[in-house]
Amino acid sequence: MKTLNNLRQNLLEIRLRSNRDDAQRKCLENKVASFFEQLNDCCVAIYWPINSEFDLRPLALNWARYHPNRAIALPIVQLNEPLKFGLWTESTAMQKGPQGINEPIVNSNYAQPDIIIAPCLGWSDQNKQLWRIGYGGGYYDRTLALYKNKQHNVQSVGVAYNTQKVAEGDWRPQEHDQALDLIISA
Ligand SMILES: Nc1nc2c(c(=O)[nH]1)N(C=O)[C@@H](CNc1ccc(C(=O)N[C@@H](CCC(=O)O)C(=O)O)cc1)CN2
Ligand SMILES: Nc1ncnc2c1ncn2[C@@H]1O[C@H](COP(=O)(O)OP(=O)(O)OP(=O)(O)O)[C@@H](O)[C@H]1O
Repeated sequence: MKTLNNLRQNLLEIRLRSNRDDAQRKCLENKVASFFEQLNDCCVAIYWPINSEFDLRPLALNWARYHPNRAIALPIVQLNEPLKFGLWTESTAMQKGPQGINEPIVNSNYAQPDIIIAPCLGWSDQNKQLWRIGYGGGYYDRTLALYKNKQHNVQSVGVAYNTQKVAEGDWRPQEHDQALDLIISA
């Protein structure tokens, strides 16, 4: 088994290559577009892309446009805490969070998303469940665990390239890992 750090480094390079490939990116874009097309009015948390993560912003904005009951939220990071979320439109004032990622300035008016879409470094299909590998901060795991605890219903969705799929021999979910409901992949 590779060390988790090595695996993460490899996955970062793999994602970078896939996200630079117009054909692969277009394929994933079509999948994400279909996901948004079937989505009812709700609040969906996306992410502000970094490190060659697939950019959902144009598709999400397009989904929300002219629909007052559709809302987009972005994560707000407090170190080692579950994520909070803030509503986002193209005119929302932004600031950089602890990892330098843009987040909305919300003055504690947090949003509660119905759907959380998370970027994946890798993903795996094991024990009939879908698992996500992230940067190792545990932010999405903590967030999904908290929602489950409070019985806040949320649908968890990963976005990833097929190339980012990891075999059972290379990675196993740990106790704290939260399975995702869906992975949009291409
Ligand atoms: N776009 C995006 N937003 C997100 C996440 C994410 O994975 N992607 N998060 C998911 O949890 C949360 C932030 N957590 C993060 C944790 C670590 C690193 C990270 O890359 N850390 C490296 C520095 C990498 C670099 O700057 O190149 C490090 O600390 O060494 C980024 C985000 C919430 N927002
Ligand atoms: N529910 C939780 N409560 C407290 N700590 C947690 C919880 N879930 C995960 N963690 C912490 O987060 C650490 C990193 O988890 P993991 O490697 O699965 O992160 P990740 O899913 O890759 O990261 P991220 O979601 O930030 O991209 C774990 O070692 C654990 O200490």
